[in-house]
Amino acid sequence: MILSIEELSIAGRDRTLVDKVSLAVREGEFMALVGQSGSGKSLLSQAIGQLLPPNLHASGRMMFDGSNLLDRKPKEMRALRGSRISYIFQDYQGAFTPFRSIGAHFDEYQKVHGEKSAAVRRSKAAEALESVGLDAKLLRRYPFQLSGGQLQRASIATALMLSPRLLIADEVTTALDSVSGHRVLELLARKQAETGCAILFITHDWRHVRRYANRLSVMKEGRIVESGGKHRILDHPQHDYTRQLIAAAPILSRSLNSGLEEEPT
Ligand SMILES: Nc1ncnc2c1ncn2[C@@H]1O[C@H](COP(=O)(O)OP(=O)(O)OP(=O)(O)O)[C@@H](O)[C@H]1O
Repeated sequence: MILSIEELSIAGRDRTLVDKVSLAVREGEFMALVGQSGSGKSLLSQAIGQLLPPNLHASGRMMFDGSNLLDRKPKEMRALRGSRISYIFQDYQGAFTPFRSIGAHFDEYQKVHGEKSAAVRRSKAAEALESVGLDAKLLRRYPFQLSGGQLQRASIATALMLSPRLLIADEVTTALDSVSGHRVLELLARKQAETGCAILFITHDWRHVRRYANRLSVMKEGRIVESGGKHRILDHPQHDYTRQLIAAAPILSRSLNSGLEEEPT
């Protein structure tokens, strides 16, 4: 188990937004978190890295590397984010400052995480970009000179640069067209196979769940209503809400939802 979330609650001043959620992410797996808009998926993922907005408070336990993430000091969390736990977001543009080159972003990221040699930083930046299928020449460009898909790839390259054990991907394909979105997911799956990092993948898209996830959890109104292996949940959902979500995903309604062939009887 790489991350074990136990009875995590997130509350504002007068409202509980995530209510005693338990969820485990296993070493090296592709774990999907699905649920309608507003169900608390993003808040849950932000809480893992202590990235919640200041008006919200998390309680419970999130065990990672042998200790509760909620007890870690801000300085420890800054060191942990990027090196052990990394994020990629839907808003990949927001991850880049407009008037700094892509190379400057890679350089700064490594400096913050303690790489002192400028030559090493340069060669690692080129390597990171090439590892996601982008030309190292793009390091000289500015964010607005890259396409959406290229920028998302660059943000993935940054997130994976220091070989984190857990990558949290929040709606990473939502802002991309379907071809670019598919490429980004293929890339994530390939990087996961190469590095063995676990992925917590937040999505609305059941096609991606069907294709890439090993296990999934379904969230509704701040609670997890169902968790389990992909085939079990897609083909035999236990909870009404899961059934409704699957039924609303038209692409899944042909044959078995998980894509498995029905056993002849
Ligand atoms: N800073 C905040 N203060 C108060 N309420 C908030 C805050 N941030 C989010 N919320 C509320 O918490 C609930 C869960 O939000 P969250 O962003 O986690 O949902 P989500 O499942 O990720 O939705 P989506 O799929 O649309 O991204 C929503 O009702 C949202 O309005």
